[in-house]
Amino acid sequence: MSALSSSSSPLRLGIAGLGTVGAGVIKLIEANADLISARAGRALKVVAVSARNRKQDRGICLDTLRWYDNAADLVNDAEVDVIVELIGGAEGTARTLVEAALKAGKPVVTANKALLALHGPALAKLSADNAAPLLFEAAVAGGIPAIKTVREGLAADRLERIGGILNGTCNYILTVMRETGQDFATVLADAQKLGYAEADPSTDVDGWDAAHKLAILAGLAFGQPVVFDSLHVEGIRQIGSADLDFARKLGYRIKLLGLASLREDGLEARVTPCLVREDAPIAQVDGVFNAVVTESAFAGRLMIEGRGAGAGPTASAVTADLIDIARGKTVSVWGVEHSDKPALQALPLSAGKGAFYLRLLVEDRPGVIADVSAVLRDCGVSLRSMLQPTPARNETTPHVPLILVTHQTSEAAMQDAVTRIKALSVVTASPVVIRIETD
Ligand SMILES: NC(=O)C1=CN([C@@H]2O[C@H](COP(=O)(O)OP(=O)(O)OC[C@H]3O[C@@H](n4cnc5c(N)ncnc54)[C@H](O)[C@@H]3O)[C@@H](O)[C@H]2O)C=CC1
Ligand SMILES: N[C@@H](CC=O)C(=O)O
Ligand code: NA
Repeated sequence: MSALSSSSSPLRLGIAGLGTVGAGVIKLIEANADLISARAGRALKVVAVSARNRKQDRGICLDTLRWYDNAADLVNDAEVDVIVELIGGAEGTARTLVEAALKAGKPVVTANKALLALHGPALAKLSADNAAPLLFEAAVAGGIPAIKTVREGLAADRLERIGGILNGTCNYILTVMRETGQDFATVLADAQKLGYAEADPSTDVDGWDAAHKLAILAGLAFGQPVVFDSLHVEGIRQIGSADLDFARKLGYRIKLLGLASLREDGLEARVTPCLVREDAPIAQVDGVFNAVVTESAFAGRLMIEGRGAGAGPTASAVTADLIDIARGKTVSVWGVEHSDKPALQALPLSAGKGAFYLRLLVEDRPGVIADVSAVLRDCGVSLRSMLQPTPARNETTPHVPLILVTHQTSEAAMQDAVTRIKALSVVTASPVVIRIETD
């Protein structure tokens, strides 16, 4: 009887990557050993590991574990039943390791969203062809059981829309900037210290990490993978404290949202900062918390919230997948058996509609508002409200902010209006444009 199907022998794990998540998994398995054995029907035992630096102090003892300098060698260890990939990155060692493990018929648990978003279809095929499970609950929204909710909890329903707050680092930055007025760089450095950010934090702040998660969620929700490069992706670098403040004055908060909807004419999928009404449930999701929202025909609207990053929540999700493997549970990657549907391409952003917040920096002289209003009128964009903060009495600045809020309009009309506004001589900096999420 193989170690995978034996109910009494421990499930032996080879862990690649001992950073925030890898070390977190080892600590959790040790702390909750009895509970895990009871729920899994057998113990989880880490037997081998690989990382860049063997000597680094991680607060865990590696003395009894086999060490591999080359993570891919974990696959050839006959006493490793399951590969746990916690290195990260869509290419390089992480990809080589996961592919080799699946080809060898070894189950894989990973937290690697970049890998799944970019190579999900090929990995799903390897998983199916070799009857090797590939589980990735930790890849989306950390400790929130988002994958299970969509793939299992909503298995009977037809999903129409999925998304939410999908990056803990960005939500932490926007929350702390709003609450304390600290600058972007300081708050990002804190998020890195807390273990929330990716190895290259531009993956977080430029929206790519949220996009990886959105692609995975949309693939699960709509039963077929999504062409990652077709997603529209914006990050939060352009959002200043001034925007958080103006948004508050207008009754909104700013969140980085990933949203995917399956419309009659195709898939709409984008990651963009959005103004959300301050009394909306998603506006209350602050700090490192994420929220995953689904809309489906029978279940209606559902929102689950929890910590989206950090050692504990992520280790919890990784270990829950390991328990599933120990129990012998099998699920297909996109939740659809024998599917060979082609990957879904997202519609261009210009095909959509939206309402918008615009922050302009303009010359402080008569006629400016008339010039800007004329452009909006010519582009067919209707203005809902305007905010022109009065400069402090002794301030002698020649440039002042002008905040505009539009009614619902077409993205194409808005793009045209922004290009023309930018070209006006009275507008002295590139406009900041933020979508307003009305649902
Ligand atoms: N930190 C978090 O809150 C979350 C992280 N994730 C994902 O989990 C994975 C790991 O993330 P973290 O633990 O935060 O990263 P980390 O940077 O803290 O740790 C990465 C580990 O991989 C090791 N490593 C790097 N290159 C290697 C190689 N070629 N061979 C062997 N080991 C190598 C490093 O030595 C380090 O131990 C990534 O895919 C990340 O996107 C997912 C959810 C949350
Ligand atoms: N860097 C990611 C980690 C979890 O996926 C985030 O901030 O959400
Ligand atoms: Na999760």
